[in-house]
Amino acid sequence: MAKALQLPIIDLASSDRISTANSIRQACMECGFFYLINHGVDEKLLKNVIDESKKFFSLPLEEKMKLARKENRGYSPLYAENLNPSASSEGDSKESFYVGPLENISSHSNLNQWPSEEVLPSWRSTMESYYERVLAAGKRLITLIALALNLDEDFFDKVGALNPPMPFLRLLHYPGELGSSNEEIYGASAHSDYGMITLLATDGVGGLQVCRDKSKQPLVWEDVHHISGAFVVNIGDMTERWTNCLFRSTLHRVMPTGQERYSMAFFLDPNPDCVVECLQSCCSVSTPPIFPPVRSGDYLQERFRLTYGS
Ligand SMILES: O=C(O)CCC(=O)C(=O)O
Ligand SMILES: [Fe+2]
Repeated sequence: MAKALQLPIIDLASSDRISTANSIRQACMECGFFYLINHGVDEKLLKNVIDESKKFFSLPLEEKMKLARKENRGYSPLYAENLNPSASSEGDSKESFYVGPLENISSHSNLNQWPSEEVLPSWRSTMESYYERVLAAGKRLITLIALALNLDEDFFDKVGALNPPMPFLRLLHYPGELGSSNEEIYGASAHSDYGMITLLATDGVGGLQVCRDKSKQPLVWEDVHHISGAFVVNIGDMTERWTNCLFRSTLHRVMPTGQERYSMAFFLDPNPDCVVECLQSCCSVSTPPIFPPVRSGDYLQERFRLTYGS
């Protein structure tokens, strides 16, 4: 069994914003992962989302395939996704369902797909209210991340990242069976997240692991334990690019444990037209920008293409 990681706990409701921002800075520099508590999404809603998610994934495959993923919205079956194509030719042992922005963004019309109300009557309203609540928490957290970088708290608004943002909610189901093939099958193979920040909730079943130093061989993986009601937040690659690797987008994966598992990952990503470029405060003559500026929409599209092979 891997060693358990002690992640810092950030209180989103704390009135001492400067001290909270300092704790976030330290957490993002050291590990890129932390727990978030008092985030305003109540446990009853979290439980409802897990229950509704279970109902969807329990439907017959042909029912789920009616909502097959298009434009990154809808259902993606077992083994359809490979987060680490260089390590394994098999896909990951998980099925997922994506919900994109609830409102139209620029030229994108609303492309979300929903199960029929006859089959799952309260499904859409539960997912929509969860989406709105996590988005509100995420936006509050982003103001603290700006403070943590010694920026104005509305910095990410001003650079166009949040007006409006491009968040995706992904419901995940790991069936939990341990594969019999020789090749190692992961729930989710090793990856970093692509966007700005991710807010993750789970049903409490373990399996999530973090590798704090991807340059050290062999890689050391540590378990992330569940704290009831808390989100696990991690920094994504775009924040790593903004901060010139000061804030770390850390490798993580989900190991099969033999137990079925449900989780919900909320990827709070910038508006597709936002240009992500190294912050002035994170570079100097001796530490020039590592990455060139990139339009968020182009970057995400390329990452999705590599993951799904489409
Ligand atoms: O299910 C989990 O615990 C993590 C999922 C994840 O890392 C992802 O979807 O990017
Ligand atoms: Fe992830």
